[in-house]
Amino acid sequence: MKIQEITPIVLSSKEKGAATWASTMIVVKVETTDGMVGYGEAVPTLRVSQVFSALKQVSKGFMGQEVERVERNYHRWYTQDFYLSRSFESATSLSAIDIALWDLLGKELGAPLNKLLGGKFRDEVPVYANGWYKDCVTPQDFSVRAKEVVGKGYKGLKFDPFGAYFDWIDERGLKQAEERVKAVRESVGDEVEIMIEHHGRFNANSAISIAKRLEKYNPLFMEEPVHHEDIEGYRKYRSHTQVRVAMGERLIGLKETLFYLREGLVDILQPDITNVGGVTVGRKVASMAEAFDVEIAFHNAFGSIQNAVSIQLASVIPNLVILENFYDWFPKWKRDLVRNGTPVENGRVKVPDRPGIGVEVDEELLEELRADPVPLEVSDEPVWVVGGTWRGY
Ligand SMILES: O=C(O)[C@H](O)[C@@H](O)[C@H](O)[C@H](O)CO
Ligand SMILES: [Mg+2]
Repeated sequence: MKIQEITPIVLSSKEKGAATWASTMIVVKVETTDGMVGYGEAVPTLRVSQVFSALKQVSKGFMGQEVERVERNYHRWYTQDFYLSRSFESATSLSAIDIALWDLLGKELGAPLNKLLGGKFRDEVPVYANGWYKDCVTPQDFSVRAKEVVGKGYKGLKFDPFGAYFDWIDERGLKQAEERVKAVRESVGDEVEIMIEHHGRFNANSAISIAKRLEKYNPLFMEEPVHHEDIEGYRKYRSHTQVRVAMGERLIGLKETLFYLREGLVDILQPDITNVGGVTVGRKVASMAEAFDVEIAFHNAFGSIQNAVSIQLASVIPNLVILENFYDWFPKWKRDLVRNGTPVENGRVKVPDRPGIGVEVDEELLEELRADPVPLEVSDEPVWVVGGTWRGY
């Protein structure tokens, strides 16, 4: 089958969900000459309109190409993109189209993506909750909410306990972070995993002080403890701490990921299928990590198409540790957008066996939510934090 049409669609709703950027979703619809439809998703960062136009440009290189030749199509993009394959906008466009092509391939063959990728390693994917701590500020807020999440069956919770600290953290900030983490640990008990999200915001000295204060609460990992591009900071952090480092949500492509693995900067890799290069590159990155004895915890923070494809890929790789999940903290419209829900039961998601990525998109709702690609609103609270948590007490 040949690619006939690629349509980027921005979806937006007043119903925001856990974070500002959760109010928007960028869907890509790919149609073939024989009338089949596949879906992908791109990342709604602070560059919604730029990603939308990048998608229009990147799509041109895929027109008339055969759906079944995903590697060749990836190569074609790389050949044409020259400077821009490193750009976030182009990489997320490629990723979205690649996801839709795999979706189409599965639909054509009547097989779920997990079968096309070698079959399920596990029938259920373990997930951890993110987005659950909206408006939590005091240790008491965190403790009460954490108990509710565990009550729903979750066995892992990720959260950012650092309020509005950025770059440097002082004694007051360390104390507040520790009190929040302690409250969560005491509320969930010893058998639930907790994960500390730093959102890549600290310098190495601050991140090291944080690790020393928080390691006694036995976190599964410290996520992006220092600024993403701060390689020396990562090295320094590694040589002064004993905690496990997770990172990777902003990595693009196989070779950038290789650098972090080879330098030994990461214990648990968090590739994002919607920007690392889709299913094609995501699968390779997971195998490459396996060779380095590094586990995978796919970053999965955006929408329902990303969630569907992440569940499929997470089901086939041997080195998955846990998958991120916003499902219960999605705004309702994101759950409604796909007809086949993937509820979390006992901290796990059953892997669907429907063709392709396993979801049927509600086309009527898609049309209802369709919006112009406009810039996201910006306030003092950055878009990447869980809403209402950018403050101290
Ligand atoms: O690991 C993650 O999920 C990411 O760092 C982000 O995507 C934010 O945490 C999320 O969007 C909530 O604001
Ligand atoms: Mg993160």
